[in-house]
Amino acid sequence: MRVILGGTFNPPHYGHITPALYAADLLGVEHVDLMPCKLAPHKSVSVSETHRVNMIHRCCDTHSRLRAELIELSLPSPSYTVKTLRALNSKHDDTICFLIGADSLYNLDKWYEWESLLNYCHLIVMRRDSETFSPPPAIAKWLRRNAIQDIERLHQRKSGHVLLLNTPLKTISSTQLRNEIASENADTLDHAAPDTIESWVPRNVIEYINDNQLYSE
Ligand SMILES: Nc1ncnc2c1ncn2[C@@H]1O[C@H](COP(=O)(O)OP(=O)(O)OP(=O)(O)O)[C@@H](O)[C@H]1O
Ligand SMILES: O=C(O)c1ccc[n+]([C@@H]2O[C@H](COP(=O)([O-])O)[C@@H](O)[C@H]2O)c1
Repeated sequence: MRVILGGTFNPPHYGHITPALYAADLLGVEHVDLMPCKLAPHKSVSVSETHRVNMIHRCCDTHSRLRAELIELSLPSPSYTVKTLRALNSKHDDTICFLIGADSLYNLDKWYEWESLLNYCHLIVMRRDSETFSPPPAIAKWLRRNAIQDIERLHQRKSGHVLLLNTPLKTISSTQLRNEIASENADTLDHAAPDTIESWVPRNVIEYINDNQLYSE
C-alpha cells in the first residue's frame, strides 16, 4: 500500500506533513509520498516547479519517512489526479491511498472526472481547519455511498473507499506563509523562536526560501 499526498507545495508545510504522517501511521504504511503537481488545475502558481521540488526534497531530508513522487512532472499538464492515478496504476500494482485535505474534499465535484477517482485509489481525507467535516450536499450524498469507518477495509480492496480521518489540526496554509513572507515577515520567520518556525515549516525549507528570496514580493 502507498500513501500519496498530491499538492502544489508552494511551499510545503507542517499542515501537509504532520497529518499525512499521522494518516500513514494509522494505515500501517511507513512512507508518505509527496507528489508535486506540474500545473495545478485550479490555481496559479508563483514559483517554479524546480523550487517546489527542491523544497520537497528538503522536507524529505528532514523527515526520513517522506519521499518525493515526481510522476506528474513528466505527465501532460494540468495535473489531473485521475490521469495521474491511471498512470501510477499502470506502472505498479500497489493499492494507492490518496490523501486530500477537507477543503479539497468539499470541492471534489469540480475535479476532472471526479466520479472515476475511486476506480483507482482509496481517498483518505485529513481535517483542515475544523474538528468536524461539513461537506456540501452533493459530496455528502457521495460520501454516504462510499465512506467507510473501518480502516481494515482499505486493505481488503484495491480501491473504492473514502475514509475521513481525525488527523491532527494544523491550521496553516501555503497562502498564509507566502503572505507572511511577502509582508516582510521573512525576517520574522528566520529569527523567530525555533519552536515557532518548526511548527510551520521545516527549518531547511525556510533556509531555502530565504536563500532563493522566494515569495518576497
Ligand atoms: N493545514 C492543512 N491541513 C490538512 N490538509 C492540508 C493542509 N494544507 C494543505 N492541505 C491539503 O494538502 C493538499 C495540498 O495542498 P496545497 O499544496 O494546495 O497547500 P495549501 O496550503 O492548501 O496551498 P494554498 O494556500 O496555496 O492553496 C490539499 O489536498 C490540501 O487540502
Ligand atoms: O484532477 C483535478 O481536477 C484536480 C483539481 C484540483 C486539485 N487536484 C489535485 O489535488 C491535489 C491538491 O491540489 P491543490 O490545488 O490543493 O494543491 C494536487 O495533487 C492536485 O493535482 C486535482
